Amino acid sequence: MKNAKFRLETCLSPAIYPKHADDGNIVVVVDILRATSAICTAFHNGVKRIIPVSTVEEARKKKEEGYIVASERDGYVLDFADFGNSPFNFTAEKVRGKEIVYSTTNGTRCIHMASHSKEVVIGSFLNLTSLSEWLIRQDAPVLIFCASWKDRFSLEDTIFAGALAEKLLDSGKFETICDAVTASLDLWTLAKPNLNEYVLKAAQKGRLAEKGLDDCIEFCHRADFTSVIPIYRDGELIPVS
Ligand SMILES: O=C(O)[C@H](CS(=O)(=O)O)OP(=O)(O)O
Repeated sequence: MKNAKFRLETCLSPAIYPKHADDGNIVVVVDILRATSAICTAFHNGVKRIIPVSTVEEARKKKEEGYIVASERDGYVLDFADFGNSPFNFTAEKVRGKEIVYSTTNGTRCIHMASHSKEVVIGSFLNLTSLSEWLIRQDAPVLIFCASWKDRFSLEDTIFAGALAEKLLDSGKFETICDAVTASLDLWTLAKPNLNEYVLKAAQKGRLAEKGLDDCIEFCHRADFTSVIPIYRDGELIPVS
């Protein structure tokens, strides 16, 4: 008998997440610029665990409790935080062996939104291949959840969704009847011959550049910088072992 295939969907904005939510999903949270790229970098550099919190108030309280806090809103580092959201902040010197509380404008709230799911994992170009191989081994439907920017469509997250969807569909283990997957694959096909040039079209590039925060854009689109797969368990991100 032919093996059953698993459902693959992409959610293009947190605003429509309830339409895709299913407790049986493995959800891949994607926020290429910059939260999920920063999380993957932190685990690559040996962070012990990351505690994502949704609100500024929660982050402030954790700082008062003595935690190291990485946090921003609209790209600006919060006044009580130790550092912000650039992947370049999460150096081995700063994070190895540490527990870090983390709160960002878009990415961290999506981790909480998806926490009812079978699993929540963190995706970025930085861990693309290892993440796809892990998802192929899991035997569960996958939802690629684009954190986007303030509920709007985001080019860079959708392009990544296409890159990941291509690998999952090529494995033969997944099938899709989701137009967001098809659209993401088409965008990825358009972008991949010159990804770094294509993503310069992204609105988030302009927003980060205005604040002098665009130095990490090329890095955030570097495929397979690491093999770490951060997974959300009991309120914390830890590496898949
Ligand atoms: O810090 C970031 O890159 C963004 C802030 S904003 O989108 O520019 O307002 O947060 P993220 O949660 O990483 O999308």
